[in-house]
Amino acid sequence: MMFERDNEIVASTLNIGDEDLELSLRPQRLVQYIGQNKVKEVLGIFIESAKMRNQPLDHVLLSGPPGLGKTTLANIISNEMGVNIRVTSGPAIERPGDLAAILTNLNENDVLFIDEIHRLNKTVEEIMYPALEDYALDIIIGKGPSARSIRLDLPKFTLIGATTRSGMLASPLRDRFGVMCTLDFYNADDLKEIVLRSAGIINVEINDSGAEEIARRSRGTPRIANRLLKRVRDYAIVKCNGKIDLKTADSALKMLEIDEMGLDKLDRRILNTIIEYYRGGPVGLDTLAASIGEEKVTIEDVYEPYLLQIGYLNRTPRGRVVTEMGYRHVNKVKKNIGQMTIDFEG
Ligand SMILES: Nc1ncnc2c1ncn2[C@@H]1O[C@H](COP(=O)(O)OP(=O)(O)OP(=O)(O)O)[C@@H](O)[C@H]1O
Ligand SMILES: [Mg+2]
Repeated sequence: MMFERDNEIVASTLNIGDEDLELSLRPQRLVQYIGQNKVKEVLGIFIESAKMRNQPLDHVLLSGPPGLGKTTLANIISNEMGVNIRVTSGPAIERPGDLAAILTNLNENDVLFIDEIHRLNKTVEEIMYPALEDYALDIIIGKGPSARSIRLDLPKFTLIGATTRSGMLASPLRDRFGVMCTLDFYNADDLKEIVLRSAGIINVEINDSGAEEIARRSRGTPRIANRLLKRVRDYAIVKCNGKIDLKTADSALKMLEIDEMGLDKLDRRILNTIIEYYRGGPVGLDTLAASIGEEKVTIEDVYEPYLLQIGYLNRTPRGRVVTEMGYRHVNKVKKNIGQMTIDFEG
Protein backbone atom coordinates (compact mmCIF):
# COMPACT_ATOMS: atom_id res chain seq x y z
CA MET A 1 0.00 0.00 0.00
CA MET A 2 1.24 3.50 -0.80
CA PHE A 3 0.88 6.61 1.27
CA GLU A 4 0.58 10.20 0.21
CA ARG A 5 3.48 12.31 1.38
CA ASP A 6 2.63 15.17 3.61
CA ASN A 7 4.15 18.46 2.63
CA GLU A 8 6.63 18.93 5.42
CA ILE A 9 9.64 19.11 3.16
CA VAL A 10 8.08 20.81 0.19
CA ALA A 11 9.75 24.12 -0.48
CA SER A 12 8.46 27.37 -1.80
CA THR A 13 10.45 28.91 -4.63
CA LEU A 14 8.95 32.30 -3.95
CA ASN A 15 10.94 33.08 -0.85
CA ILE A 16 14.46 34.11 -1.51
CA GLY A 17 16.02 33.93 1.95
CA ASP A 18 19.10 31.73 1.96
CA GLU A 19 17.46 28.94 3.93
CA ASP A 20 14.40 28.74 1.74
CA LEU A 21 16.68 28.81 -1.22
CA GLU A 22 18.64 25.89 0.16
CA LEU A 23 15.38 23.94 0.21
CA SER A 24 14.21 24.99 -3.22
CA LEU A 25 17.58 24.11 -4.72
CA ARG A 26 17.16 20.57 -3.46
CA PRO A 27 16.22 18.18 -6.22
CA GLN A 28 13.01 16.32 -5.34
CA ARG A 29 13.22 13.36 -7.71
CA LEU A 30 15.94 10.93 -8.69
CA VAL A 31 16.08 12.23 -12.27
CA GLN A 32 16.85 15.73 -11.00
CA TYR A 33 19.70 14.46 -8.85
CA ILE A 34 22.82 15.27 -10.84
CA GLY A 35 25.88 12.99 -10.91
CA GLN A 36 26.56 10.02 -8.58
CA ASN A 37 25.40 7.80 -11.45
CA LYS A 38 26.26 4.49 -9.85
CA VAL A 39 24.35 5.36 -6.68
CA LYS A 40 21.36 6.54 -8.69
CA GLU A 41 21.29 3.41 -10.83
CA VAL A 42 21.48 1.07 -7.86
CA LEU A 43 18.91 2.96 -5.78
CA GLY A 44 16.57 3.28 -8.74
CA ILE A 45 16.45 -0.48 -9.12
CA PHE A 46 15.95 -1.20 -5.42
CA ILE A 47 13.20 1.41 -5.16
CA GLU A 48 11.43 0.04 -8.21
CA SER A 49 11.62 -3.49 -6.87
CA ALA A 50 10.36 -2.51 -3.41
CA LYS A 51 7.41 -0.71 -4.98
CA MET A 52 6.56 -3.70 -7.18
CA ARG A 53 6.67 -5.97 -4.14
CA ASN A 54 4.69 -3.53 -2.02
CA GLN A 55 7.36 -3.71 0.65
CA PRO A 56 9.41 -1.03 2.34
CA LEU A 57 12.83 -0.40 0.86
CA ASP A 58 15.65 -2.17 2.70
CA HIS A 59 17.52 0.04 5.20
CA VAL A 60 19.94 2.39 3.44
CA LEU A 61 23.24 3.81 4.71
CA LEU A 62 24.48 6.94 2.96
CA SER A 63 28.02 7.99 3.65
CA GLY A 64 30.34 10.69 2.41
CA PRO A 65 31.74 14.13 3.25
CA PRO A 66 29.36 17.01 4.16
CA GLY A 67 27.37 18.74 1.44
CA LEU A 68 27.48 15.96 -1.15
CA GLY A 69 23.74 15.30 -1.05
CA LYS A 70 22.94 12.71 1.62
CA THR A 71 19.96 14.56 3.09
CA THR A 72 18.77 15.38 -0.41
CA LEU A 73 18.96 11.73 -1.42
CA ALA A 74 17.03 10.61 1.68
CA ASN A 75 14.21 12.99 0.75
CA ILE A 76 14.29 11.80 -2.83
CA ILE A 77 14.01 8.17 -1.72
CA SER A 78 10.88 8.93 0.30
CA ASN A 79 9.44 10.89 -2.64
CA GLU A 80 10.11 8.05 -5.04
CA MET A 81 8.65 5.49 -2.65
CA GLY A 82 5.65 7.75 -2.10
CA VAL A 83 5.94 7.61 1.70
CA ASN A 84 6.42 10.02 4.58
CA ILE A 85 9.83 10.85 5.90
CA ARG A 86 10.58 11.49 9.57
CA VAL A 87 13.81 13.37 10.10
CA THR A 88 16.00 13.21 13.19
CA SER A 89 19.66 12.92 14.09
CA GLY A 90 21.88 10.66 16.15
CA PRO A 91 22.64 13.14 18.94
CA ALA A 92 18.95 14.19 19.16
CA ILE A 93 17.86 10.71 20.25
CA GLU A 94 19.11 10.72 23.82
CA ARG A 95 17.22 7.88 25.46
CA PRO A 96 15.72 4.59 24.29
CA GLY A 97 12.30 6.10 25.02
CA ASP A 98 12.91 8.84 22.42
CA LEU A 99 13.56 6.24 19.77
CA ALA A 100 10.57 4.16 20.87
CA ALA A 101 8.33 7.21 20.53
CA ILE A 102 9.57 7.91 17.02
CA LEU A 103 9.32 4.30 15.86
CA THR A 104 5.84 3.63 17.23
CA ASN A 105 4.55 6.74 15.47
CA LEU A 106 5.69 5.68 12.00
CA ASN A 107 3.24 4.57 9.35
CA GLU A 108 3.72 1.38 7.38
CA ASN A 109 6.58 1.74 4.82
CA ASP A 110 7.64 5.19 6.10
CA VAL A 111 11.21 6.41 5.94
CA LEU A 112 13.00 7.28 9.17
CA PHE A 113 16.00 9.45 8.38
CA ILE A 114 18.71 9.60 11.04
CA ASP A 115 21.42 12.11 10.23
CA GLU A 116 24.83 11.69 11.88
CA ILE A 117 23.91 8.14 12.74
CA HIS A 118 27.47 7.46 13.94
CA ARG A 119 26.63 9.62 16.95
CA LEU A 120 23.79 7.43 18.30
CA ASN A 121 24.50 6.42 21.84
CA LYS A 122 25.07 2.79 22.76
CA THR A 123 21.82 2.13 24.64
CA VAL A 124 19.74 3.61 21.84
CA GLU A 125 21.73 1.71 19.27
CA GLU A 126 21.04 -1.58 20.98
CA ILE A 127 17.27 -1.25 20.93
CA MET A 128 17.63 -0.34 17.27
CA TYR A 129 18.86 -3.82 16.33
CA PRO A 130 15.57 -5.75 16.76
CA ALA A 131 13.69 -2.77 15.31
CA LEU A 132 15.72 -3.01 12.12
CA GLU A 133 15.73 -6.76 11.86
CA ASP A 134 12.29 -7.84 13.08
CA TYR A 135 10.37 -4.55 13.24
CA ALA A 136 10.00 -5.03 16.97
CA LEU A 137 10.97 -3.22 20.14
CA ASP A 138 11.97 -5.02 23.30
CA ILE A 139 10.98 -2.82 26.20
CA ILE A 140 11.89 -3.49 29.80
CA ILE A 141 9.18 -2.63 32.28
CA GLY A 142 9.92 -2.23 35.97
CA LYS A 143 13.19 -2.63 37.83
CA GLY A 144 15.08 -5.32 39.68
CA PRO A 145 13.76 -8.88 40.01
CA SER A 146 10.22 -7.92 38.96
CA ALA A 147 11.41 -6.35 35.70
CA ARG A 148 10.10 -8.01 32.59
CA SER A 149 10.57 -7.48 28.93
CA ILE A 150 7.73 -7.06 26.50
CA ARG A 151 7.92 -7.05 22.74
CA LEU A 152 6.15 -4.32 20.78
CA ASP A 153 5.45 -4.77 17.10
CA LEU A 154 6.37 -1.87 14.86
CA PRO A 155 5.18 -0.88 11.42
CA LYS A 156 7.54 -1.94 8.66
CA PHE A 157 9.77 0.99 7.85
CA THR A 158 12.97 1.98 6.08
CA LEU A 159 15.82 3.43 8.07
CA ILE A 160 18.03 5.78 6.11
CA GLY A 161 21.19 6.61 8.02
CA ALA A 162 23.56 9.34 6.94
CA THR A 163 27.12 9.62 8.14
CA THR A 164 30.32 11.40 7.28
CA ARG A 165 32.17 8.46 8.89
CA SER A 166 30.94 5.01 8.03
CA GLY A 167 34.06 3.73 9.77
CA MET A 168 32.76 4.97 13.11
CA LEU A 169 29.61 2.87 12.91
CA ALA A 170 29.54 -0.21 15.13
CA SER A 171 29.58 -3.24 12.89
CA PRO A 172 26.33 -4.79 14.26
CA LEU A 173 24.59 -1.60 13.17
CA ARG A 174 26.37 -1.37 9.84
CA ASP A 175 25.55 -4.99 9.06
CA ARG A 176 21.84 -4.30 9.36
CA PHE A 177 21.80 -1.97 6.37
CA GLY A 178 20.83 -3.82 3.21
CA VAL A 179 21.95 -1.01 0.93
CA MET A 180 25.12 1.01 1.39
CA CYS A 181 25.92 3.99 -0.79
CA THR A 182 29.07 6.03 -0.64
CA LEU A 183 28.90 9.46 -2.23
CA ASP A 184 32.04 10.74 -3.92
CA PHE A 185 33.14 14.28 -4.68
CA TYR A 186 31.50 15.53 -7.88
CA ASN A 187 33.41 16.08 -11.10
CA ALA A 188 33.53 19.50 -12.74
CA ASP A 189 30.92 18.61 -15.40
CA ASP A 190 28.34 17.54 -12.83
CA LEU A 191 29.01 20.58 -10.68
CA LYS A 192 28.62 22.83 -13.68
CA GLU A 193 25.23 21.27 -14.36
CA ILE A 194 24.28 21.86 -10.72
CA VAL A 195 25.38 25.51 -10.91
CA LEU A 196 23.39 26.04 -14.11
CA ARG A 197 20.31 24.39 -12.63
CA SER A 198 20.54 26.45 -9.44
CA ALA A 199 21.14 29.66 -11.42
CA GLY A 200 17.88 28.95 -13.24
CA ILE A 201 16.05 28.53 -9.93
CA ILE A 202 17.44 31.67 -8.30
CA ASN A 203 16.97 33.47 -11.55
CA VAL A 204 20.42 34.78 -12.32
CA GLU A 205 21.92 34.99 -15.77
CA ILE A 206 25.14 33.02 -16.13
CA ASN A 207 27.17 31.87 -19.11
CA ASP A 208 29.05 28.61 -19.61
CA SER A 209 32.48 29.84 -18.61
CA GLY A 210 31.08 31.54 -15.52
CA ALA A 211 29.40 28.30 -14.43
CA GLU A 212 32.58 26.34 -15.16
CA GLU A 213 34.64 28.66 -13.00
CA ILE A 214 32.31 28.35 -10.01
CA ALA A 215 32.13 24.57 -10.52
CA ARG A 216 35.91 24.26 -10.68
CA ARG A 217 36.36 26.13 -7.42
CA SER A 218 33.65 24.33 -5.41
CA ARG A 219 35.76 21.54 -3.92
CA GLY A 220 33.68 18.87 -5.64
CA THR A 221 30.74 19.76 -3.38
CA PRO A 222 27.23 20.82 -4.48
CA ARG A 223 26.51 22.73 -1.26
CA ILE A 224 29.63 24.84 -1.81
CA ALA A 225 28.78 25.31 -5.50
CA ASN A 226 25.35 26.68 -4.53
CA ARG A 227 26.81 28.91 -1.86
CA LEU A 228 29.48 30.35 -4.16
CA LEU A 229 26.88 30.88 -6.87
CA LYS A 230 24.81 33.03 -4.51
CA ARG A 231 27.81 35.08 -3.41
CA VAL A 232 29.00 35.58 -6.99
CA ARG A 233 25.46 36.66 -7.84
CA ASP A 234 25.61 39.29 -5.08
CA TYR A 235 28.92 40.54 -6.41
CA ALA A 236 27.58 40.62 -9.96
CA ILE A 237 24.52 42.62 -8.90
CA VAL A 238 26.52 45.22 -7.02
CA LYS A 239 29.67 45.49 -9.11
CA CYS A 240 28.53 44.59 -12.63
CA ASN A 241 25.32 44.21 -14.56
CA GLY A 242 24.00 41.27 -12.54
CA LYS A 243 25.18 38.74 -15.08
CA ILE A 244 27.78 36.12 -14.26
CA ASP A 245 30.61 35.43 -16.68
CA LEU A 246 34.16 34.18 -16.19
CA LYS A 247 35.51 37.57 -15.20
CA THR A 248 32.82 38.33 -12.60
CA ALA A 249 33.06 34.83 -11.17
CA ASP A 250 36.82 35.09 -10.88
CA SER A 251 36.78 38.56 -9.28
CA ALA A 252 34.05 37.58 -6.83
CA LEU A 253 35.84 34.38 -5.80
CA LYS A 254 39.13 36.28 -5.40
CA MET A 255 37.32 38.71 -3.10
CA LEU A 256 36.10 35.72 -1.07
CA GLU A 257 39.70 34.46 -0.90
CA ILE A 258 38.77 31.26 -2.69
CA ASP A 259 41.85 30.37 -4.71
CA GLU A 260 42.27 28.72 -8.11
CA MET A 261 41.84 25.24 -6.64
CA GLY A 262 38.83 26.27 -4.59
CA LEU A 263 40.77 26.26 -1.35
CA ASP A 264 39.84 28.82 1.28
CA LYS A 265 41.83 30.47 4.04
CA LEU A 266 41.53 27.59 6.47
CA ASP A 267 42.65 25.05 3.85
CA ARG A 268 45.76 27.11 3.24
CA ARG A 269 46.29 27.61 6.94
CA ILE A 270 46.24 23.84 7.45
CA LEU A 271 48.89 23.37 4.75
CA ASN A 272 51.01 26.29 5.94
CA THR A 273 50.86 25.27 9.59
CA ILE A 274 51.98 21.73 8.86
CA ILE A 275 54.78 23.04 6.66
CA GLU A 276 56.01 25.83 8.90
CA TYR A 277 55.59 24.36 12.37
CA TYR A 278 55.95 20.65 11.69
CA ARG A 279 58.34 20.60 8.71
CA GLY A 280 55.60 19.23 6.48
CA GLY A 281 54.54 16.54 8.92
CA PRO A 282 53.76 13.97 10.02
CA VAL A 283 51.69 15.71 12.66
CA GLY A 284 48.84 14.24 14.67
CA LEU A 285 45.32 15.58 14.35
CA ASP A 286 45.14 16.75 17.98
CA THR A 287 48.33 18.78 17.69
CA LEU A 288 47.26 20.23 14.35
CA ALA A 289 43.82 21.21 15.65
CA ALA A 290 45.37 22.91 18.66
CA SER A 291 47.86 24.85 16.53
CA ILE A 292 45.18 26.07 14.18
CA GLY A 293 42.56 26.69 16.81
CA GLU A 294 39.88 24.67 15.02
CA GLU A 295 37.75 21.76 16.15
CA LYS A 296 39.18 18.36 15.34
CA VAL A 297 35.98 17.22 13.65
CA THR A 298 35.92 20.27 11.40
CA ILE A 299 39.41 19.52 10.17
CA GLU A 300 38.78 15.81 9.83
CA ASP A 301 35.28 15.87 8.32
CA VAL A 302 35.13 19.11 6.39
CA TYR A 303 38.64 20.08 5.31
CA GLU A 304 40.79 17.00 5.16
CA PRO A 305 38.74 14.85 2.77
CA TYR A 306 39.15 17.28 -0.11
CA LEU A 307 42.83 17.96 0.57
CA LEU A 308 43.38 14.20 0.53
CA GLN A 309 41.30 13.82 -2.62
CA ILE A 310 43.35 16.36 -4.60
CA GLY A 311 46.58 14.88 -3.28
CA TYR A 312 47.80 17.85 -1.21
CA LEU A 313 47.72 15.90 2.02
CA ASN A 314 48.52 12.32 2.96
CA ARG A 315 47.45 10.38 6.01
CA THR A 316 50.09 8.16 7.47
CA PRO A 317 49.97 6.10 10.66
CA ARG A 318 52.07 8.83 12.30
CA GLY A 319 49.90 11.72 11.20
CA ARG A 320 49.21 14.15 8.38
CA VAL A 321 51.87 14.93 5.79
CA VAL A 322 51.81 17.69 3.17
CA THR A 323 52.73 16.32 -0.27
CA GLU A 324 54.95 18.00 -2.83
CA MET A 325 51.85 19.22 -4.66
CA GLY A 326 50.59 20.73 -1.43
CA TYR A 327 53.91 22.52 -0.94
CA ARG A 328 53.80 23.87 -4.46
CA HIS A 329 50.27 25.16 -3.98
CA VAL A 330 51.34 27.45 -1.15
CA ASN A 331 54.52 28.36 -3.01
CA LYS A 332 56.90 26.43 -0.88
CA VAL A 333 59.45 23.76 -1.68
CA LYS A 334 59.58 20.42 0.03
CA LYS A 335 63.13 19.62 1.17
CA ASN A 336 63.21 15.86 0.90
CA ILE A 337 66.70 15.40 2.29
CA GLY A 338 66.01 17.48 5.39
CA GLN A 339 62.75 15.65 5.83
CA MET A 340 64.50 12.28 5.83
CA THR A 341 67.09 13.36 8.36
CA ILE A 342 64.37 14.58 10.66
CA ASP A 343 62.41 11.39 10.23
CA PHE A 344 65.43 9.30 11.17
CA GLU A 345 66.09 11.41 14.22
CA GLY A 346 62.50 10.93 15.35
N1 LIG B 1 23.14 15.50 -6.85
C1 LIG B 1 22.74 16.77 -6.64
N2 LIG B 1 22.20 17.49 -7.63
C2 LIG B 1 21.83 18.78 -7.43
N3 LIG B 1 21.98 19.42 -6.24
C3 LIG B 1 22.50 18.75 -5.22
C4 LIG B 1 22.90 17.39 -5.36
N4 LIG B 1 23.40 16.98 -4.19
C5 LIG B 1 23.31 18.00 -3.35
N5 LIG B 1 22.78 19.08 -3.96
C6 LIG B 1 22.61 20.41 -3.37
O1 LIG B 1 23.56 20.55 -2.33
C7 LIG B 1 22.95 20.92 -1.11
C8 LIG B 1 23.56 20.12 0.01
O2 LIG B 1 23.13 18.79 -0.03
P1 LIG B 1 22.71 17.99 1.27
O3 LIG B 1 22.18 18.89 2.31
O4 LIG B 1 21.84 16.88 0.83
O5 LIG B 1 24.12 17.43 1.72
P2 LIG B 1 24.47 16.41 2.89
O6 LIG B 1 25.32 15.34 2.28
O7 LIG B 1 23.25 16.00 3.61
O8 LIG B 1 25.38 17.28 3.84
P3 LIG B 1 25.64 17.12 5.44
O9 LIG B 1 26.57 15.96 5.62
O10 LIG B 1 26.30 18.41 5.80
O11 LIG B 1 24.30 16.93 6.08
C9 LIG B 1 21.46 20.67 -1.30
O12 LIG B 1 20.70 21.71 -0.78
C10 LIG B 1 21.25 20.60 -2.79
O13 LIG B 1 20.76 21.83 -3.25
MG1 LIG C 1 22.59 16.55 5.56
